[in-house]
Amino acid sequence: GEFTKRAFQNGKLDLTEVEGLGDLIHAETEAQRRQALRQMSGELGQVYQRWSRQLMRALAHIEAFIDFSEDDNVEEGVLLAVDEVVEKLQKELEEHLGDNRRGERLRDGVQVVLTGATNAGKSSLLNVISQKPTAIVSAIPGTTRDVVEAALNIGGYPVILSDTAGLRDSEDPIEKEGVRRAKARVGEADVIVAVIDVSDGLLSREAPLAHLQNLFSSLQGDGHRSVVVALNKVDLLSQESIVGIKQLYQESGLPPVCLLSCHTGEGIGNFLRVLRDRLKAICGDPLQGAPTITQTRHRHHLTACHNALGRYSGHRQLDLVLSAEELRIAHRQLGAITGRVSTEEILDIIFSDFCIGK
Ligand SMILES: Nc1nc2c(ncn2[C@@H]2O[C@H](COP(=O)(O)OP(=O)(O)OP(=O)(O)O)[C@@H](O)[C@H]2O)c(=O)[nH]1
Ligand SMILES: [Mg+2]
Repeated sequence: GEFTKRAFQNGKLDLTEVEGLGDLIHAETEAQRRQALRQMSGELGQVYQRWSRQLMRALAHIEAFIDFSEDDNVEEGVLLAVDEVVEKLQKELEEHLGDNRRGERLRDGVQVVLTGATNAGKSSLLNVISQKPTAIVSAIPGTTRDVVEAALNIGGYPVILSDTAGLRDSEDPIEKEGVRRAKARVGEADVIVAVIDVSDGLLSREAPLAHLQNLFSSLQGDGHRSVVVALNKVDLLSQESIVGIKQLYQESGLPPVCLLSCHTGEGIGNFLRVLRDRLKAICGDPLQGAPTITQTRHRHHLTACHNALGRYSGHRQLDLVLSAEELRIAHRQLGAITGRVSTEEILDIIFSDFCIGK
């Protein structure tokens, strides 16, 4: 339409001119990303501190029971209270760990990978979205060999958008290596964008839908990944063919595809909105709900903490000393995140919560 003509001048597409897109996408600065993360890790720190305090108290109470229960200073009820605390903590940790790595993705950027046959327009799409000629575009198939990355913010979500070598069999050792890297990158993707030249790769096929069906099932693989299909170069199609493709598609029951053109900008806005919705589904709303884990190292210690709490419950009825040891391990794992706690602090709790030696 009119806005596309305005937005696409001198062979360069200006997305800020496309309605609503100015706010949707911009290059992400390191400072902006750090700011958002600081806020999130501040809230997280408070959660971990609270857990650490609860665990420390539970540990102190168990030790008090072991050491002083014979003198009748510490009663059985203390142990039941500890059990309750541990159980609640286990549940909270499970919820926290089951966040689908949302926080880590927010920290490192969601991996969005462009893939497809040579000449489909992957590099063109990267350039349009990142608003600069990041990747070399040419009519020669097999232009891209290395993975080319752009750090972007799409709808508020940090994204690492990667352009990759076009997939085809090649005897050229450099292109072969490029294809290997492309496949490896697709394997790590959170969102795969399959780029297809609609004027060639799709319409010339006898059964375009079967082709797309195969594509979806081969890319989706483990089911965790999100696939977006971009049918590029619609500018080369007649209005009639476009309507035909849309119709064919709607009746197919396949996930929606985006018809677009890197040359005219048509459909790019819609594509970015579809992408944003996928990012939302993956990351959640970072400003709502419980704060999420932002570091893989934290996840490691939290998992170890959770495992130790599980072993606590296992030992609890059989061997109190062993179960106390598991609490100590659990607490130490949290300490690796929040900072260590001294033995004195545990003794402080024992002597302040019980009438021992008074
Ligand atoms: N008409 C038209 N041509 C396009 C469009 N997008 C890309 N092209 C052209 O298609 C050719 C290939 O584009 P590239 O972006 O280099 O394709 P690629 O998928 O990165 O190709 P490889 O790196 O070889 O895998 C170039 O000549 C582009 O100008 C489009 O939307 N419409
Ligand atoms: Mg390319």
